Amino acid sequence: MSGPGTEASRHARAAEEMLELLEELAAFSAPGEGITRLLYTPEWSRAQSFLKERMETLGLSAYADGVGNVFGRLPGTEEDGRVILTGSHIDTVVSGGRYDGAYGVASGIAALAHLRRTYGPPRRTLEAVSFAEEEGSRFPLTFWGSGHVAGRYAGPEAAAVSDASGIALKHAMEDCGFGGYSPGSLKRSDIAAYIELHIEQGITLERTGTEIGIVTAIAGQRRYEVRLTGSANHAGTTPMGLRRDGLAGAAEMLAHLEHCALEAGDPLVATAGRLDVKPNTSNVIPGEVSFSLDIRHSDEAELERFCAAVAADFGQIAARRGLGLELIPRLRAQPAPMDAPLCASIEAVCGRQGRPSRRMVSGAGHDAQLLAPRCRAAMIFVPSRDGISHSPLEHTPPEELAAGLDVLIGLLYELAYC
Ligand SMILES: NC(=O)N[C@H](N)C(=O)O
Ligand SMILES: [Zn+2]
Ligand SMILES: [Zn+2]
Repeated sequence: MSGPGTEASRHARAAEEMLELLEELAAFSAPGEGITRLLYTPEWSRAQSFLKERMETLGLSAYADGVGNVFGRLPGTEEDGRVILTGSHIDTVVSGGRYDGAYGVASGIAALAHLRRTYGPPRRTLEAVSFAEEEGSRFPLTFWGSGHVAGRYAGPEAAAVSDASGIALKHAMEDCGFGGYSPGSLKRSDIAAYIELHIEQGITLERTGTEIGIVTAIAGQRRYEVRLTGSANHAGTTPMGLRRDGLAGAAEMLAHLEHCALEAGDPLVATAGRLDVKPNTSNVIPGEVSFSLDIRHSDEAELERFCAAVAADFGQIAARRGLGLELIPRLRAQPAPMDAPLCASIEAVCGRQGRPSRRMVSGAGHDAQLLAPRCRAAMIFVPSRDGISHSPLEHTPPEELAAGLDVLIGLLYELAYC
């Protein structure tokens, strides 16, 4: 057998390239703890330009689309207009780690550079991608990169949402050189398969001593913004029975949410990660409160049922307290099964490379979730130390990162060269 699956040592240079890219990417961050690289900020922009240049240097033909997704193309000799795409996202959460997203981006580029160097042009066209945005960290929407490739965004979103300092997404785009934004033209119908390599962001692989996770499905997600309107008033002169306290209402809702989620049990999870209180002063009853809701389950019907019940209960709590309630949907991502034959191929590559693997469901959302309804999609996971992610403490040792890259190279070889 002469494919790369049997000779992981051949990939040593690719692993070095991937690790170097990760190191270099870590320098593109806003000041502060960990890595903060939010959509359309100067550090984001510099990181995408850097990747585009590096793709060119490594022999890929690089281009960016109208929202700032960056692609590096390795044309196939049997050009049939179809593309095998690999990569992940470049944006981070605030004070995130070095690996979430960046690992898949760096690995995709290093894998294609390795395949070109070792085997020449592929039979089928390969592309590496650095998606513009996945996390929803700056603007209240997510998957801004892969969502456009999947044809999920129609246009009005850019004018409708703003970041925490009131900058409209549309203006942030213009300032970053994406003024001619036309969402319809960004949808791709030429992608045959999408492969994403990512850190697990959980503790299963580490606990079970497994090198590689093969994702069988990605859990569905709903995100909402909950806005409560009460009445701001004097903390000393307003009797308890006459208050319309937005924060007390939010507290009751969140305690109820946790109770319902515990009762529903695994794999349902519900989180309110952001709370905004106005005027946020110790001697004023909070008149306006908003908080985020993030609810996930791998079964669409269960997810839908839970969200509907929570919305009804919040309505009752708000009415009893005389509070105005708005529940604004921010994300609706359905559970996404990964492509079964691709999962089997990854398993076979792991077997050939002698790497222990296991199948698993991803509780975290990924770009692969958006692409799965449009093409064959698969994900490869490597362990996260202590299961920590979305934190500066996020870590995976270099040899475990290199193992994931080996599997990615093995799979891409099979898909594009055989
Ligand atoms: N993999 C991730 O961290 N993805 C998402 N942003 C999420 O699950 O919230
Ligand atoms: Zn993330
Ligand atoms: Zn990620």
